[in-house]
Amino acid sequence: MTQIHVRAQPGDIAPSVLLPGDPNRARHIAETYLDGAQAYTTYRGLLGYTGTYHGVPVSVQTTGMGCPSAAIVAEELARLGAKTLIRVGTLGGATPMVAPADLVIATAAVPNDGTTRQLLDGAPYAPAASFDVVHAAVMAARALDVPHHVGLVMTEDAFYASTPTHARLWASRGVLGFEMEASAIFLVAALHGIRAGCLTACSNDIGDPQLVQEDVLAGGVERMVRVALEAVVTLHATDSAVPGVAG
Ligand SMILES: O=P(O)(O)O[C@H]1O[C@H](CO)[C@@H](O)[C@H]1O
Ligand SMILES: O=c1cc[nH]c(=O)[nH]1
Repeated sequence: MTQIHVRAQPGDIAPSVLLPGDPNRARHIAETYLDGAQAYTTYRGLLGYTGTYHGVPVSVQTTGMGCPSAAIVAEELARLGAKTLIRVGTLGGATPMVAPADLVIATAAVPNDGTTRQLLDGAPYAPAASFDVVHAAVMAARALDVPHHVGLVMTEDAFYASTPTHARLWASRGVLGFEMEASAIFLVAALHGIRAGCLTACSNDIGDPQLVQEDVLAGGVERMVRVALEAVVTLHATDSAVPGVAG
């Protein structure tokens, strides 16, 4: 049965799905990296494609910006049979350690958003990436020689509320950068017993309206996408070796 927002049938979606916020990034990934990519939905601009990468079926599905939209998309992908959700996004650096276009592999997301609060009815919770996804991404980044940071991100709702002062405070608590979807994706995946991860490229410093130079950011996005796709290949190979585990 098709879903209300991700207008697709269960067989349209690959077990592994990359999740960019931006529909143009989804189209770019499908056209640049996937063989035989077919669009399965354009509804509401939430562009979704399925193809293969090195023979492994992969979908790429736009989430839109923010947890409300990302939670809808993650929920509907889980209902459509997705088993691994990997966000491929951008983030604002919270610390000078994270340089323009740097890759950040999230281990967990501080849930400073209203969507997870509602889903959890206010209960304390730690939305975390799946160990398998973090491990596969770190291994892929090392193999591709892509410099990377591994650690906490913060997921927020109000892009323009955050200031350099907030960034310094959260950096002192170990947060590498702020973004807007990871906590909801991690929680929805956990509620469905499926895997999730989040890779981001640094697009700016928190509270600084200056965007990283376009060609520099584009390079960071390409490196992030290649790492994510190689992680999918590794996870698929591992799953195929274990009877009864779908990848
Ligand atoms: O580049 P994407 O994946 O959209 O991610 C980041 O960019 C948007 C804000 O500019 C938010 O969606 C945030 O999470
Ligand atoms: O949420 C986000 C994403 C990118 N840059 C930011 O400053 N915040």
